[in-house]
This record gives sequence, structure tokens and C-alpha cells, in this order.
Amino acid sequence: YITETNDLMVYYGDGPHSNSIYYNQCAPEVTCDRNAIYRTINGECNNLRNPLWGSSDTPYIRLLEAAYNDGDHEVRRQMDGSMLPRPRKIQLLLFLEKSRDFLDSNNYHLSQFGQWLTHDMSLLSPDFGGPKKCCDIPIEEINNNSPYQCQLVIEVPTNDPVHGCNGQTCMEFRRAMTAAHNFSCPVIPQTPMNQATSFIDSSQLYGHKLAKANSIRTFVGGRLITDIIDENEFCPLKKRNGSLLCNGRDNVGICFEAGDPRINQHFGITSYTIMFTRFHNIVTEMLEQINPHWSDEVLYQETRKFVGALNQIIAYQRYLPILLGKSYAKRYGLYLSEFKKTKYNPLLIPQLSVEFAGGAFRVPHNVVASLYNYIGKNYEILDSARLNEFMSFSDPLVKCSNLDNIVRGMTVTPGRYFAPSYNYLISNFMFHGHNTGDQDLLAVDIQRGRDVGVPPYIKIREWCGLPPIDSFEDLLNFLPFEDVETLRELYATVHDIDLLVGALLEPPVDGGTVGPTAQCILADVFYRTRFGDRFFCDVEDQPGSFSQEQLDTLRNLDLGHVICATTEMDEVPFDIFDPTMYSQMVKCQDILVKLDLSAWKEFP
Ligand code: HEM
Ligand SMILES: [Ca+2]
Repeated sequence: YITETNDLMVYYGDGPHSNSIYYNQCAPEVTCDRNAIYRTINGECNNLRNPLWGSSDTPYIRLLEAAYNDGDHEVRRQMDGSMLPRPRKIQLLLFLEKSRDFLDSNNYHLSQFGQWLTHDMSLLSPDFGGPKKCCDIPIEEINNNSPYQCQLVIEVPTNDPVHGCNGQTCMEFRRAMTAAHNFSCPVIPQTPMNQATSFIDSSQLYGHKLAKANSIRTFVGGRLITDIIDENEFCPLKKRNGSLLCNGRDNVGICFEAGDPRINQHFGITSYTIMFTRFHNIVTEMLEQINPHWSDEVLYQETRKFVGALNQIIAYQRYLPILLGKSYAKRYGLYLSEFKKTKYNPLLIPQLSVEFAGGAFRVPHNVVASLYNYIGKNYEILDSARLNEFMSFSDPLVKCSNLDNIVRGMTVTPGRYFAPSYNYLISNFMFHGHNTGDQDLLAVDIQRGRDVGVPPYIKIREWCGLPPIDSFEDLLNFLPFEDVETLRELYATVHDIDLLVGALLEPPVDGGTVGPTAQCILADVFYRTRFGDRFFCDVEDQPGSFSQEQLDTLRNLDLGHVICATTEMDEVPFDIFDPTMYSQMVKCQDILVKLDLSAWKEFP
């Protein structure tokens, strides 16, 4: 089940970790229309032999055996049988002192496009059943008999330098939904379920399931539903009550609906969803002008296909080279070429791995910056906001031109340099003001890895073919002495280190922003989501493949066109990830001429 394509290990679907039990015993029967020219909303029938591959509500695959103490769900132990170090303790000893923000040569769109892409591919949802608040259970009473959801709440030491003085002894954490617990499929060990479509198909905008997708369509002229506030178009408003993220705060008036439930998480992701919703409606109107005979359904699907392809192009042409390094991305088939189109491989399972969603793709949390600037038309700083205080709180976005000012700020402000740490605010006060209480994203990420049975760092490094590590001393080849000493203090042996901890400490690869272990796990998934996607933008000879002319149009578009078309900004950096201080600006009116859809004109 393993072949080598340019040295990259590719697991095929009949391998031992491909969840065949789920597909054979528990998954619904699906019949596919082989001639369908559009993707289904939930991703089914992309792979015609295994119609559920890549669709929403399917299990993540594992690259390696799950690491659980009891082979099912209990958090793994260290080699000497002792408990792993507490996640918050790891944050405090190893990372917190490095949590200041240094300026990067990329702007905020690097982190924001990254999160936007994550929400397209992965929704590893916590289980919100059981007790309302896990921290209501006294922390010393938590054990294996506690409600499943609450077994891994995060303990805050009493001498915590940040929270010790305010008396917070517990941070909320809920175990992930699994096939066995939440989808009545007896998969052992516990296997988390992906509620997103793993394909890069803009399902975070349109919905990962049909009912959601339909609920945000107007069914007129291909448009998505919007609400107008002060003459500007926003995602539709919904009631706060019952909404995952808006619910937990006082004084919140605005709560948006969109394809993905995380739209209200913070104003960066909210702004992106609003921009892409506006962009959909602009494109669909342009298509209607060119093809007045097209029905609502055709307009909607053609626009969805257009937007999905554009996001793939931004991901592979613009984002991945910065993340993984351009030469590596090219070498491993992750860069699109005009001359060599993507050849679809139906044997490749287009699922995300547990190691990716529960570990490696969280490393870029290290580029999330603490402060967001509102910047005006003349580049004056109007205001700035702490990220953590505006999580689940979109109200300020809809006032005056604030969305435009935030997006301008994200464009012209250098982002956070990829340091081996998360910023101080999300390390201590994430969701500040929310009724969950303050959280530590790094501790959550470490805990999530353990929750879903991610194997330890050294094992994964080895799987990646990196030089073997047998002792803490071996780590000195690439880690600073102090970090190795702290790791030695925290963990029983070098084989016990958590994936996220090791991957975050590794110095970045040449030309990229993540270390070699994260690079390898990310490459594995982005290879699958390209070559395992029958509707990938430049796949030829499938029903619904783009014409060469259409593809040429799409390839000339970028995130900058979306920003120009949907905000009041009248110029953007030539390279959209470069903050202006490093980059030349281009006028929106000049670049928007490229948004010319004549290649879509149909001659009846
Ligand atoms: C911009 C600010 C961001 C914030 C406030 C944020 C916050 C969060 C939170 C609260 C979670 C849930 C953690 C859990 O319960 O396990 C999460 C998950 C995750 N984040 Fe972020 N994140 C941000 C940006 C990013 C970026 C830039 C990336 C990567 C490029 C990223 C990748 C992920 C991934 C892969 C997950 C797991 C998602 C899933 O499968 O459900 N995030 N993030
Ligand atoms: Ca998707």
C-alpha cells in the first residue's frame, strides 16, 4: 500500500489505517452520477469507487498506529509508565518566555489564509454533549470514570505565573467526537471524524453538508444570502442563542451564519468569510450578465466551482510555497505547473490524517499575531485590537468601514515571525470574556494530539525518514541546549515528546516557515488533496473540467483580486502576502480587469 512518488510516501486506501471498517460497515450507501459536472456539496462521489472518500463525516486516517495507553482511548503513558507532563506545564516551562511577537516579512494574510484553508479541510469537532462546563467538575475528581467529554480538561498549576493570582485552576477542553462515541460505528481505537470535506472545495464558505448549503442560498440568480447593514453586504445574521461561538458572551449583538460554524471565531476569519461571500455574489452576477439564460442552479454551481478552484490556486501557488518552501513544494508535486496538469489518481485516499489535523497543521498557530490594526484610507492607524478580546465578538466589524479597515490593517502590517511559541494572548487568554474562561491554545493543541492518539514526535520524525533520534543529546543537532534541557526535565525519555512540541521547536526548513517534521506531514496531506481530487482545478478529461481559457483566467487571479473586489481598498501589494513596507502597491482598478469571465460565455 505504499508507493514512492518522488520520495514522498503515499498511503493508498487499502492500507491498514484507512478505516475500511467504517466504509464497509457503517457508512451510508451512495449511488453516484458518473457524468455529474459539479462536486457534490458533502464531497461524496468524488471518488467513484469509494464514493465517501473525502466527504464530510468520515474518519481521519492514521499514518501510524494510534498511541493510546489501553489501545482504545486512554491517553498514552511515557515509556516508564508515568503520566505525560501536563500541557500547561509544558507551555510554562518551554514556550511562554518566547511568546513575544517579532515582525515577519509576510503580512497577516499568511495566517489568515492559513486558517481559512484549515476550515475548508478540517473540522475535528469537540464533543459538546455531557456536562455544560467540564471545569465545573473539581479538577482533582477528574479520572477515567468522568464523563468522556471532560476527561482531558486542562489543569492550571496553582503556582501558574499568569493564572495563579486570579485563581483559575482549570481550562476547558472537550474530547473530540469519534466514530464510536458519536457516529455509532464500533471503530477501535477511537478515531476522530472530520465534519468538513477534506477536498479544497471552499466548503467552509458553502457548507460541508447539503442542508446547510441550501440554508444560505437565495435560490435566485445563483446568489448566497446576505444581510445589508449600513449599506454594506454581510453574511446573514442569525440568533446568538444556540450558536456555538456567539452564545458564550454577554453584549454580543452580531452573530453570522455561514457554511462553517467557526465563522464567528474571530474577526479575521469572519472578514474572510464575508469577503468570499461578497465575491461569490459578484462573480455570479457577472456570469448572469454573460449568460442570461443560465438558471439559478447553474449560476450557483458555476460560481462555486470558480471560487473553489481559485482557493485551490491560492493554496498551491501562493500559500504552500511559503509554508513548505518553494523548491520542496515543487519537488514533491505540490506546485501547479502550466505545462504538467494534475493527473488524478483514484487509488489515493483523499482523507486528512490525524497527525495533520491533531498536530502538524497547528504549528502555523505560531504566526498568529496578538494585535490587529484598523488602518484607514490614508494608512493612518485608527485603532488596534487584541485578538483574544474580539473572539466570538463580531459587533465592531460591521460599524462604519471597520471591515475594510481591519483588512487594510491585515494587508499592510507585518505578521508574527514563525517563532517556536504562540503569541502571549492566545497562550493565556484565548476567548477572553467568553464563558468558557480563558484558554491556552498551545496547551489545547498538545492535549488534542493526545486526545486523538497522535504518536509521539520521534516516531513521526522517523516515519518521515529524518535522521533517527535515540537520546536527548541527539536533539542538540538542531535544538538549542536550553530547550533540550527543559525537555529532559519535562519528559521521561526523548521518545515521549509530543508531536506538536517537537514540531514547533524544530527550526524552519530552508525557504519555509515550518520545520522538517511538520513539512513532511503537511506535504502528505496536500499531495492527497491534489492528486486524490477528481475535481481538482487543472485535472483534464473529467466531466466538468475547465477549458484551457477558463483555467488561464483563474490562474491569473489571486487573493488580491478578492480583496479588491469586495472591500473599499483601492490598492493592494503586488505580492498579496507582503506587507507594503516591503512591497510595491498595485491599483485595484488595474488588476480587476483580469476578473474577466468571457471564457465562461456559452454560445447556445
Ligand atoms: C488566526 C487566529 C487563529 C485562532 C484564534 C485559532 C484558534 C483555534 C482554535 C480555538 C482551535 C480549536 C482547538 C481544539 O479544540 O482542538 C483551532 C484549531 C485548529 N487550528 Fe487554529 N486558530 C487560528 C489560526 C490558525 C492557522 C493560521 C492555522 C493553520 C494554518 C490553524 C490551524 C488549525 C487546525 C489545523 C486546527 C484543527 C482544526 C480542526 O480540525 O477542527 N489555525 N484553532
Ligand atoms: Ca472542503
